[in-house]
Amino acid sequence: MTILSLNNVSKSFGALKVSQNITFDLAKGEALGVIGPNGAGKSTLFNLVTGNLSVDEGQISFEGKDITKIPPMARCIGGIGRTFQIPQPFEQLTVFENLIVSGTYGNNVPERDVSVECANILVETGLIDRANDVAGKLSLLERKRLELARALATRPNVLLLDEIAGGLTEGECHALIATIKKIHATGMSIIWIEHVLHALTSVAQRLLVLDFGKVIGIGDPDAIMASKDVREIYLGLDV
Ligand SMILES: Nc1ncnc2c1ncn2[C@@H]1O[C@H](COP(=O)(O)OP(=O)(O)OP(=O)(O)O)[C@@H](O)[C@H]1O
Repeated sequence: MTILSLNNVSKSFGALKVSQNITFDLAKGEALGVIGPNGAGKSTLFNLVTGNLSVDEGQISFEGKDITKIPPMARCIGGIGRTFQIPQPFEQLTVFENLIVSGTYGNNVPERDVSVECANILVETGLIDRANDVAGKLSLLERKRLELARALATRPNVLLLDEIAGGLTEGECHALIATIKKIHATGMSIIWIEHVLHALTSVAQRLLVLDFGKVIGIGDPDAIMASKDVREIYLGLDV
């Protein structure tokens, strides 16, 4: 069953075509990895799905409904959760307070109804020991975990992860992968943009490759990584 569907989605900034006729389906419970060179349009793709950018042409459907014209807040409340490439917590609030904000505004429910769930998410994401520390004091790994926790607190049905493993040490990366695997195992549908390929391929069931705003490949990760186009364009290898 399809949870998210993009049909010929295009976006330009002036003369720059950042998304060109992007078409793909995400199955419910699937983990789809997105790769491509810097500037290929990966984060733009997320911004189009979340509504932070409007599409020029094409349609986006979520859980069978056309959401192309729906504003970002409604998409978030409706079940599209995301993390940002550069974590954007409320630095002066505690970790727990950050989650309460996401849980309350991301679901449009009162604070009293989200606190237990937020505490559970802090356990799930390995942050419960930091619950009462201000976000501004967190390490990079903890900031990434908080970014993930904040997205989960909005009760997503599809989770968009934007380079969540970027900048982490090898050990930190493995710890984060374990958390993401657990979240995926609950049945969560995931699209994950990542340059750290071993992290991505340890979770993703399919890979989508973007280059100059176009989908140049989608499918089995091993087949995608072995393909001539990907080796030439993404990895820069002479094949
Ligand atoms: N709001 C904007 N206005 C104008 N150009 C933009 C805007 N947002 C992105 N771009 C341009 O669109 C192109 C795609 O950007 P995008 O951030 O989607 O790439 P990306 O694949 O996520 O790159 P990276 O891997 O470096 O994060 C880039 O050339 C970028 O400079």
